[in-house]
Amino acid sequence: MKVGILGATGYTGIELIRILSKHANAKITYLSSKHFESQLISEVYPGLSGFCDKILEGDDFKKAVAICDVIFSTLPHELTFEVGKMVIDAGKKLIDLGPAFRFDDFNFFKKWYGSNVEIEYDKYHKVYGLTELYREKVKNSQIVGNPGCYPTSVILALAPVLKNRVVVDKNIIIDSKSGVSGAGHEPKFSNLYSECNENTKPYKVAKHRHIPEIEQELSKIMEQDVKVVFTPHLVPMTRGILSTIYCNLESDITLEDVYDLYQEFYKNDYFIKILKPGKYPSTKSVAGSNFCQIGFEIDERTNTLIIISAIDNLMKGASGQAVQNMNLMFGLPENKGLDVIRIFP
Ligand SMILES: NC(=O)C1=CN([C@@H]2O[C@H](COP(=O)(O)OP(=O)(O)OC[C@H]3O[C@@H](n4cnc5c(N)ncnc54)[C@H](OP(=O)(O)O)[C@@H]3O)[C@@H](O)[C@H]2O)C=CC1
Ligand SMILES: CC(=O)N[C@@H](CCC(=O)OP(=O)(O)O)C(=O)O
Repeated sequence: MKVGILGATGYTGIELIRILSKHANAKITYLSSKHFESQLISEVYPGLSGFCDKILEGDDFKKAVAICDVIFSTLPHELTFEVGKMVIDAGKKLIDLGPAFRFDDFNFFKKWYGSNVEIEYDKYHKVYGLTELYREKVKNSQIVGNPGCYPTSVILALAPVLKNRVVVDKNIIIDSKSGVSGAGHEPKFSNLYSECNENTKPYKVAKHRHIPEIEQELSKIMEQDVKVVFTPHLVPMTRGILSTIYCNLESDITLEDVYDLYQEFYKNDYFIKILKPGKYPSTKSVAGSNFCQIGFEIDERTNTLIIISAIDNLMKGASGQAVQNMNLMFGLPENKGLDVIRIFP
């Protein structure tokens, strides 16, 4: 496949290049950047030298769509909508790493992302790209709205218990922690070393724009309205998301039952690793890989099920999952180019 990456120099763009430059079926054909136009990507990121030495072109998105089979967009949503239209007209494929195509209801998107864009949203035949839940739809889709990083960690962790209705309440408490690369490469005061190092800080408490995405998908899984209380935290690490989720459990369910239920739910999913009772995930245990680890515990005094999931935000939380989706869209094995072990230590 000829691949174009629009917004190639950001954190998710460079991660796409890292994966795709070693992918046997992909040929990186167009890379865009606003700030680094006309430079070699391997001059901007010397670590790519010998692997990807392409020139960064500007924002000739029409050309990108014309010469590529599949486009990955990491651009702001206004631009991605324009690219979406070009992709549809040209009969090509688009995988968007941003939020533009994740929502069923466009008004929800506009409200939470503060957007005034007016488009015919229903004309974009898109699928929510959480691969394990939408695999068959992804295979036949033209546009994939790749999920947000926090939603990936949360929805994968909750899907088995909501689908099987073993939790009794519909208000679920989620505490997530993210590494700083989750915020992208644009310099911001709050992401300076001296603000993040040796510091852990909550942000956008109960207001984060991933709340509607999480609720949309959990409500579909449970077939009723699910609400979440979501608190994200920035922690002093580069990559990784750890989500700890609390929900009330039906009585009489043991930890072994929960383990069996998760094993069964994800029995055909290469990238989901269910940990045996007593073992818990950590961000390092998935760093640099496309795996999601899920573990759990039951607090018997309160009958609370505590689910813990870990992903690498740039891999399963973004570019890894995007390539997983690309593989499916082109009839390739899902783990092609992604079958790597975490980095140690
Ligand atoms: N970081 C993460 O862990 C995750 C990110 N996402 C989402 O993916 C998307 C990309 O994230 P990330 O890679 O971290 O972001 P970055 O800020 O690191 O990169 C953004 C990229 O978009 C390009 N860009 C930005 N504005 C414009 C513009 N007006 N015209 C042309 N190009 C532009 C930049 O180009 P240049 O600077 O070269 O001009 C850069 O290559 C976002 O929507 C983000 O929310 C989703 C999941 C996880
Ligand atoms: C650590 C950090 O700042 N993370 C980002 C992740 C959001 C993101 O990726 O959001 P969209 O894909 O929906 O744009 C944040 O909380 O805004």
